[in-house]
Amino acid sequence: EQHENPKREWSLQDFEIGKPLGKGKFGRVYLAREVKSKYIVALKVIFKEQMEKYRIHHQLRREMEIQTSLRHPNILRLYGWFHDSERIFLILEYAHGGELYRELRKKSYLSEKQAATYISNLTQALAYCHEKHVIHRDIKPENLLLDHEGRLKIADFGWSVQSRSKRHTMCGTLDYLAPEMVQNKAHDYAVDNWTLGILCYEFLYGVPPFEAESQNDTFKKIVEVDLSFPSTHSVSAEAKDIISRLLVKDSSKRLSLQKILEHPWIIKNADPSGSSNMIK
Ligand SMILES: Cc1nn(C)cc1-c1nc2c(-c3cnn(Cc4ccccc4)c3)c(Cl)cnc2[nH]1
Repeated sequence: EQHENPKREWSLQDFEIGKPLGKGKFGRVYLAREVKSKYIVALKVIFKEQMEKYRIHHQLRREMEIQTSLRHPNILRLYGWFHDSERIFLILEYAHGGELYRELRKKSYLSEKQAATYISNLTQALAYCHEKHVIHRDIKPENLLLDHEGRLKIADFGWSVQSRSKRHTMCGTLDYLAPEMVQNKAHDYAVDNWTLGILCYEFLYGVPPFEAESQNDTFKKIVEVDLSFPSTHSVSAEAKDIISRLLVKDSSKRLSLQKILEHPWIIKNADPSGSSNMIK
């Protein structure tokens, strides 16, 4: 279809704009429909003066080039982009299921099957990124969307400058950062393995493991890896085992992406089709 042809020059006239879907620091995302093919997309609008102000245009260009080259069922597609005098428009895959986080909040916590399916999806997407030498995909819950089959989609564009600045300025969201990140040490892609541990815990308990009243307390709990499993509801020993093997201070000792996919908890609970259609 049209949207598969990346060479095509797009313009705003090619789209009918629908309701706003969400907003970030540099712009908003709208539901949109390509006029000729009636194909539904998400159109992300970034204001150039915002981009200049935060000096991110070369970073944005590089991230967009990377994102266009990524093809994976658990990574949201970037079909193309165009710009006018004051805005840049990204033509993105539309995830019909919306934010994974909304579902987590609605259910307070997920079943082990659902959590394991999402962790397996994320791990496969990260393994794909790492083998293409694309690291630090910045997997944070607000970047996780669901398609119409309940399949997880990483929706970030490595907006590392946005998320990094967001991370430093976002109130209270140290929760997903590895010790080496919060201590501003050199970090590599093993930070993503740590984040998978945080997300796994949060999917199963509804809250991140090091959540605390103040950022300072969270900081201390992260660097001390002060991990405990509440007995509010029963969680399997295998689930606790995989979390304990990911939330390890020494980044070289964290379970590798390959080992995650071979872990008994994943083998036993993850839905091989990748979509986690739970019985409604
Ligand atoms: C919300 C929502 N509810 N339902 C039913 C579907 C969606 C949906 N949202 C998206 C979205 C979407 C929206 N907002 N955001 C967050 C954002 C926005 C601007 C800058 C940075 C980050 C992503 C996308 Cl990209 C792609 N597909 C999406 N689908």
